[in-house]
Order: sequence, then C-alpha cells, then structure tokens
Amino acid sequence: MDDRALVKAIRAIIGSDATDDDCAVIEDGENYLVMSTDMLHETTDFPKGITDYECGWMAAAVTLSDVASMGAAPIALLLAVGVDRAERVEEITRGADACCRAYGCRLMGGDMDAHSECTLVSSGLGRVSRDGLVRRRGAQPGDVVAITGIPGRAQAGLDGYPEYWKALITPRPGVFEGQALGRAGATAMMDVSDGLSISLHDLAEASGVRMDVDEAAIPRPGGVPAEDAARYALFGGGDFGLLFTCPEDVFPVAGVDATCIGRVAEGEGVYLDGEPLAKAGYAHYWE
Ligand SMILES: Nc1ncnc2c1ncn2[C@@H]1O[C@H](COP(=O)(O)OP(=O)(O)OP(=O)(O)O)[C@@H](O)[C@H]1O
Ligand SMILES: Cc1ncc(C[n+]2csc(CCOP(=O)(O)O)c2C)c(N)n1
Ligand SMILES: [Mg+2]
Ligand SMILES: [Mg+2]
Ligand SMILES: [Mg+2]
Repeated sequence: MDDRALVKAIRAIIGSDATDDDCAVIEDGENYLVMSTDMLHETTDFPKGITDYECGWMAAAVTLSDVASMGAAPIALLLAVGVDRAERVEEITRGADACCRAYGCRLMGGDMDAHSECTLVSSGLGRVSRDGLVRRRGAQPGDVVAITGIPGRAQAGLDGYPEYWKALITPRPGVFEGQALGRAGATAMMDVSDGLSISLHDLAEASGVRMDVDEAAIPRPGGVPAEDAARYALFGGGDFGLLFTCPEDVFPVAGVDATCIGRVAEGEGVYLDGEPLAKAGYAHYWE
C-alpha cells in the first residue's frame, strides 16, 4: 500500500473537494484561504549530513510550496517539532523562521514533544483572490503543459552530486511564480514534490485529460550522465518547481522562468514521446 492508494481511501470518507489539491480551499468573502500540512521525518526526508537549521527550512519550504501551488500568498505557518534532544529545537526554529521570512510569511506558533525520531509537521495558511486560485482539476485540451525550474536536482543531490546538495536540503518554494501564474490564467497547477512523472499523472487524473510530453523538452540537471539525468528529472522527488497548464496565448508568463514540456489533449493518461509514461516517483509505503 502506498500513500496515493491511501488518499483514494481517504477521499471516499471526506470527499474529493478535501483531497484533490495541494491545499484545502476555504471561501472567505472576496478571497479564498488555503491550508496545507506536511510531515517530514528523519528516515524518509532528512538525508545524513543535514543540519537542524536546514531541517527547519525544508519543513517550512514544503508547506509554502503547497500554498504557492494554489496561486496563493502564504500568511502564517505553525511548526510542530518532535525531537530527541531539546537543544535541537532552536536551530530548527531558526531555519523555519528564515524560510518563512524569505517568502513574506511568518512563523506564528507550533507545538513540541520529546520524540525518538526527529519529526517536523508544518501547517501553512495562505490567501488568494477568487480569480487567482488554481486547482489541479482545470487543465483543458489544447493547453500547454509547463514546469518551473529544473526537475531532478534534489535527487542528484541525494545520489551524491555535491553541486545539488543545497537544492536537496534548502528547497526554494515557488511563492512568487505561483501567484504570477494564478493571476495570468493558469488552468491547473501543483508542485512536483514527489517527482515530475507522478505529478503529471496526478494533474491529468484530477483534470480528466490526457497529457503528451516531449522528453527532449524536459530540463534536467547538468553535470550528470545523460541516462541518470533523464531518470532524475522524471522520477526524482524533492524538487519544488510548479507543474502547470495554461492556454497557449498565456505562455510564457512575464517574470516566470518556465519551460513548455507538452500539451493537454482529450482522453486520459500521460504519454512521453507517444509511449505511456510510468506513474512512478517518491512515495511512502506500508507493508
Ligand atoms: N491523512 C490525511 N487526511 C486527510 N487528507 C489527506 C491526508 N493525507 C493527505 N491528504 C490529502 O490528500 C491530498 C494529496 O496529499 P499529498 O500529501 O500527496 O499532497 P501534497 O501535500 O501536495 O504532497 P506534497 O506535500 O508532497 O506536496 C491532499 O489534498 C491532502 O490534503
Ligand atoms: C531521503 C530523502 N529522499 C527524498 C528527499 C526529498 N524530499 C524532501 S520533501 C519530499 C517530498 C514531500 O514530502 P511528502 O511527500 O512526505 O509530503 C522529498 C521527496 C529527501 N529530502 N530525503
Ligand atoms: Mg504538493
Ligand atoms: Mg504537502
Ligand atoms: Mg507527497
């Protein structure tokens, strides 16, 4: 059993509206509020050699990224810290606070507990105008499929390429890009936290469309053997670029460094150069 299968079971209990997007969406007068929560812990998320400050930064960044992927501006973050040694809490807090401040957000509270494995749970709140909200479900046949940034860098860092270590441990959420894309008319969006391929499948499924991707168009990490770079770019997790669709005449969006990698079509599934693309990426598993 993996987390994608479990989300389907949760969806049967609490509904599609609550589980289809990177954030929950709440009506608030002229605006929407969006909320996301993320759990990171030592075994699956904090590579050996990461500092406590960087753990705090990463925890804040993954949640700011989910807020950004809705087109929203982050307002506040709460951080719950489960940790084996009390002296780690301050540096974790400094890292999370620095990440929040870098993106116009504030760390405004949290919780803590003594815990054998360092576990960080960050919860974020954002706001977006009615026009600026972007969900995963709006991709239309004929739209372009595009991504910001270069997927596969975090996986390259994890596999020992030192030039990508920083990309792995201090990811940069697309807070500015998400809002610009929402205002410009992106039709569907999510972050590629679990990898490009699995995110393409998520976006295509949520929108009820087919996506055709051109492998040669996908940016990939330099300085890595070609085969590894292609695999990292498609299946590596931990990058926090935004995957989005928009009408052709909207692309490119001013100020947003993005690459067109394909097209939305009628139908279902994700195809790479005409062949079905495996729905694989970073996932959590249970026996
Ligand atoms: N335990 C849970 N209870 C209720 N909803 C959940 C639970 N776990 C996940 N979800 C919901 O399922 C959807 C998909 O979750 P997932 O964690 O894959 O998305 P995500 O937060 O965008 O991922 P990432 O943090 O990797 O960007 C989201 O809408 C999320 O709120
Ligand atoms: C061992 C190790 N593997 C991968 C990564 C990269 N990474 C960081 S957060 C994340 C996904 C979002 O988390 P979630 O899906 O749990 O919300 C990923 C893939 C890492 N830091 N350490
Ligand atoms: Mg996400
Ligand atoms: Mg998340
Ligand atoms: Mg995930």
